[in-house]
Amino acid sequence: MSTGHYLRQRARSFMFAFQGIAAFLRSEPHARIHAVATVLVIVVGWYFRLSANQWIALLIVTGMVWITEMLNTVIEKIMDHLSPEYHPQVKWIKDVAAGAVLVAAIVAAVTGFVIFVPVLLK
Ligand SMILES: Nc1ncnc2c1ncn2[C@@H]1O[C@H](COP(=O)(O)OP(=O)(O)OP(=O)(O)O)[C@@H](O)[C@H]1O
Repeated sequence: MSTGHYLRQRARSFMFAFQGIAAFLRSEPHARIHAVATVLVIVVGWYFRLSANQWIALLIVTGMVWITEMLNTVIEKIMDHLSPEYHPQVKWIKDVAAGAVLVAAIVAAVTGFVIFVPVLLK
């Protein structure tokens, strides 16, 4: 495979991945809520001039929420496609996937609390 062909393939893969993010934002109301919350955190963090370490912590927990929410949505859609009928195993799969989002959301909320409460009380 030539270098040019390889680079075109990689660019196409990136484009599909961006299309995936756009599809997620378009179809899932949760995604738009995350987007608003993410913008809000960035604006407030910028206003209070957070330190590099504080930004790194916020970026990691925010990324975890986005990634778990996207994978949870993918799992829900796979299960709805493969097994639209009620099944206890599907319930287990969907509940555990939703639980992963909840873990990420709790970690993000606690991290936000630890960072922003002292900054707001200053
Ligand atoms: N086919 C199924 N078999 C068994 N339980 C199911 C099934 N589909 C959904 N459930 C139960 O309903 C819950 C909600 O499922 P659903 O797919 O509606 O997700 P959701 O969190 O409401 O997603 P969204 O809000 O994005 O629609 C699951 O966590 C599971 O407990």
